[in-house]
Amino acid sequence: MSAPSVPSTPESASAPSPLDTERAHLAASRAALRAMRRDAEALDISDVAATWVSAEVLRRDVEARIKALADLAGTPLFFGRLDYLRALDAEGETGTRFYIGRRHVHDASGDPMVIDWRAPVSRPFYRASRQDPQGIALRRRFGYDGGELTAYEDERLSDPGADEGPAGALLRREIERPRVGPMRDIVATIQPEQDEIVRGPVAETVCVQGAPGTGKTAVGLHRVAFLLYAHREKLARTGTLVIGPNRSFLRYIEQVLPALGELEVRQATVDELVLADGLEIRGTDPAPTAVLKGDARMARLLRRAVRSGVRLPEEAVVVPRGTRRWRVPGYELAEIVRELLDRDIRYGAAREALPQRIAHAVLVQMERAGEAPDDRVQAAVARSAPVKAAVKAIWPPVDPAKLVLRLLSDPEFLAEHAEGLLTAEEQRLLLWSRPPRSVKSARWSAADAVLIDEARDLVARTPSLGHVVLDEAQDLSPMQYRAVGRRCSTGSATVLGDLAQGTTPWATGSWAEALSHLGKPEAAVAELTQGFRVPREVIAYASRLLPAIAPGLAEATSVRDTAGSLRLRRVPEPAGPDGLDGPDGPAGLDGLDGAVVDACRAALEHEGSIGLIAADARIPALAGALARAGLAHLGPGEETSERVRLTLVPASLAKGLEYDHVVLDEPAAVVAGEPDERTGLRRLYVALTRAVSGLTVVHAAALPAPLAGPGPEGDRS
Ligand SMILES: Nc1ncnc2c1ncn2[C@@H]1O[C@H](COP(=O)(O)OP(=O)(O)OP(=O)(O)O)[C@@H](O)[C@H]1O
Repeated sequence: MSAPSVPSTPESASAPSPLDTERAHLAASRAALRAMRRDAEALDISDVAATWVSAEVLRRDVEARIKALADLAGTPLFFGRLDYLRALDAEGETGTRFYIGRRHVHDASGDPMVIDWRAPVSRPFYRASRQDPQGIALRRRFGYDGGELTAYEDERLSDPGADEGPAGALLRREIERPRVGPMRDIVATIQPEQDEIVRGPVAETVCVQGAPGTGKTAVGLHRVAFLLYAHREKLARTGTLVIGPNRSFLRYIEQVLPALGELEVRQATVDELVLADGLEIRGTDPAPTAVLKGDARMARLLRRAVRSGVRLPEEAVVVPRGTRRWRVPGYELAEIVRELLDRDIRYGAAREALPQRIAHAVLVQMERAGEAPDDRVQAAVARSAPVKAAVKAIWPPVDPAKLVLRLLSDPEFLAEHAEGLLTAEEQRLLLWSRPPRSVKSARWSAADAVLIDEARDLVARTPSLGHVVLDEAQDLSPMQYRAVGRRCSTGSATVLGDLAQGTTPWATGSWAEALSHLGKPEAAVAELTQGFRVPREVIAYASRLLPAIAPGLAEATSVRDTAGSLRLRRVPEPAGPDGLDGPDGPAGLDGLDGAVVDACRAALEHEGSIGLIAADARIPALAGALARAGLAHLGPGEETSERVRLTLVPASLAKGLEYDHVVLDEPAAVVAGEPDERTGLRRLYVALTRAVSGLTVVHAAALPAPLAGPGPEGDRS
């Protein structure tokens, strides 16, 4: 860094200090933004649009623009400045000095005051370095207090004499700001390896493996925002989607894109994505059944079953027209059907093509007989009763949900199509013990909904979106990857995940496998290793679990080196047989629960959000303990505020979330809450890696073996 964070005051009133100059630019930019908004509000579109519909579209565009031009209080209009060595006259911009912000602002004559962070001119702000200055003389970062510009920090990238400092204080301060409320954008501090993913080509699918807190979610969200900027027209037409693991996670991230001016990105869980036709998920599968239903072999089973209704015709179709009758013999019909089966088009598309093909065969005969039929005749023949009846017999309609219902209820039907695919034991796993009467009354599970979605796609192609971001992707089954893959079959995807955080029984073992199920086997896998969330001590402690849960993965580094960020607190073990506190366990509020409440109280003395994470089974007891202690708390996904900063989080919902300070209740119970030890340890790894500033582990039972060794300072076990 070659300039102080807060520059000295000017020597004379006549020479404004650099800080004053920058403040003046901020004030002028604000005024320009207000003027842009006034112009948008004053737009009269009544004479411009030709029709009611185009007027409506225009009105919506203008409204969106007015909204996007709001000067968000507390969000700086620009956060950086680039001085190019030579004046640019390309990429739509001219000049040498550019202020980088969340949106484009121009003055009355159209000259830019602030450049959108996504514009090509802004790129060196994220990517230029002393080794590769990219034509930049000076990169300046601004510091704000509230809306007030209070500091700046310079890097003279092309000046060989300038000092090489460590990461700047402003950058560190921005990264380390305590967390309250939902996730926020990182436009001011995107790091070069992250930026490479954010600005990747729209046609390319990329998969990002990264340890907890390396910014995968942040990168995915900024990537959609970037793609919408760079390819707005195409993506506005085709649509974009962000997929997250559950609703509380989606609520946590939902404000990032609107803050970046992007209001049109749909956000959904995989379950929500595959539900259609009024179906609801009301059932659950035992793990082995769910694993099997998520297996890619189910796609082959469904394909066979969907096509199994097709019958090769034996009889001719006879179509009367006027005084004549035209006959398409059985063997000719069979040829048409075989050809349609071989063409491998969707079942429904083939069904629509079949009457046209039969009509065409009739037309050929008519022509041979000297008639000159036109398209209207072909259409009429295709719609005629004998052709319709033949199509119904040969290629019956398929209702996807009914088909899946039959597969899961009718052992013979299942056996017929599972031949060579599933063992007898596997078939037994799939069958309902008490088959439901109808699609409506069935207690469909999440895995069933995916099967129905696959069957639906076999009948009619699922429309593809332009870009899909898939977060926490390690938890998807092969069938779920297929469901996501068909929603970006002609578009691209950003796949984000961490193999060490896979906590479903079907969690993926390798990205290559996951990407092939997604239908994007050619996608590159990038790795993020720099951690922005978890303090060094804490990530080192959590990483002791890595050899047991994901042996190939490296431990993340951390930008936070706060000493004393990890505290272990052991309370005397209760006398219960499992060593754990029950709701009325012997330890009561004086034992484990009391120690947990104390740890929450201590955490609340600091700034920021507090997450109390515990095994799902412990939640009712802890909710009671907090209530008795008079500590108000929220559920995950509910927005923390200055008034209520404590959230009680079941371990099963902790994934993807973060809190300034985390109190982790009884690790052994978190592990015991899962069906097997590896999944339990992975769940624990997730819980251990949610903290931004500090983690307090409170336990009565012995810690799981990898964590039991000598701990950090503050360990009183
Ligand atoms: N370049 C950055 N500058 C500032 N903060 C960052 C940066 N990258 C990530 N962060 C912050 O680090 C935290 C973790 O990021 P994020 O949740 O995206 O990580 P993740 O890899 O998805 O984690 P997990 O695997 O736990 O879900 C967030 O608060 C995010 O805003």
